[in-house]
Amino acid sequence: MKQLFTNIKELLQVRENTVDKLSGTEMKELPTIKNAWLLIEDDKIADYGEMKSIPKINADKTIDAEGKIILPSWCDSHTHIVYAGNRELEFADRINGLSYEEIANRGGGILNSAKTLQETPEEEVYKQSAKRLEEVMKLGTGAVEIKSGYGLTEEGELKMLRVIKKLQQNYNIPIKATFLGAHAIPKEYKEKPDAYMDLVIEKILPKVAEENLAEYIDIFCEKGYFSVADTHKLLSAAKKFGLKPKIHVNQFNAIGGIQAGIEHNALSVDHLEVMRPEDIESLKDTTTMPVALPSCSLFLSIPYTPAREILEAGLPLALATDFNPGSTPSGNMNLVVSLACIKMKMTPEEAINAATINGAYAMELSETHGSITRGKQANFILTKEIPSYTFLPYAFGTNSIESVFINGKTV
Ligand SMILES: N=CN[C@@H](CCC(=O)O)C(=O)O
Ligand SMILES: [Zn+2]
Repeated sequence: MKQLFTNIKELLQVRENTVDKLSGTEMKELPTIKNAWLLIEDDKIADYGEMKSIPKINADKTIDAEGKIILPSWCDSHTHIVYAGNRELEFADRINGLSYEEIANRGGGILNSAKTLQETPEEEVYKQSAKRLEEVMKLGTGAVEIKSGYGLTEEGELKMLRVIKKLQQNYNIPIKATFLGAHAIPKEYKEKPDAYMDLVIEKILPKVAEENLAEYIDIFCEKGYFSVADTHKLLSAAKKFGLKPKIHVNQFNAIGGIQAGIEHNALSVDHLEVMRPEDIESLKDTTTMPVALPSCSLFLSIPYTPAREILEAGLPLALATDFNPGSTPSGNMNLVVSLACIKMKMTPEEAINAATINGAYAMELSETHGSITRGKQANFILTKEIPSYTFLPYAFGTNSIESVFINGKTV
């Protein structure tokens, strides 16, 4: 089926030849066509151009997009959408003065979500997670990564990954699965954390690989969670099963997680709220994508990833939500793009590049997603009538989206 969009006020992120990612000053440029048309055929972008030179097209459906903008859907490369229950009581505890760390030390935090996940039947976890996935699709997300990490037992981790697999089968959106067994040390392993690492590496990881449940490996490399030595050990073991690293580093402390990730050719290093000059330096001339999660900084009142320093060093940067019950109970990429502009001083062009093509790179999807390019998947956002694309991050509480197309179909 051919669908033609005409009179588009501005078509954003148009790239004749796709790029895999954008770095440094390249991110300042967002190529667009004003007063444009866009033709999609079934699930693919077929053609586009300026209205003044539109050819005769026999479309099955024509949509007049006068006053509206079209841009690629958001590529959210870091989420924990699969979980059970919520942690709003800890939210209240934090308002009353406890820190995220204090809550975790009392057995709350990730361990709290793990307990709930373990007690919740797989069907129910699926139901709750599917609802969140549908919500983010309506908010403009057209490709997403989802992690395990609230199981923390063989059964729990496999349950989460099977839920992700079911979402992959039932939803018309690319979903990348990541095994995050090393998310926190369960209570019963508190005195013998190495034994938990052994369980993850020797028992759970081979099962995950055998059942083909994940493409990526993750670890929370942080004081009080997992060390740099654990990170090396896990990433080396995962490599034997073909799992590439996408890891949590530098959220609260800079302990060398970035360097460990780079050594293992990590696809991405995520969080980066606390960055030393040597951390920025070591990302230069690598294929690793730095990923910032500004709605986590907002929710926890922790520093924002120093985007300007990263970009001024000539590095790329991607933006993602980190949607999870503890540090970021929001999967709204529109808010992420706004926060990147407001709090991280990224320009709208940089933020949109970071949330589309660079997000696609952080999921190995930049061949098929992240830009308006002939032959790519027809995944895009049609806005309401808005004055300019800068209005999107500027009007941070407004829903500017009229409809979202994933693989050529509205969600
Ligand atoms: N920091 C580690 N993991 C999650 C938070 C998990 C939680 O609090 O449940 C994050 O990316 O922020
Ligand atoms: Zn996370």
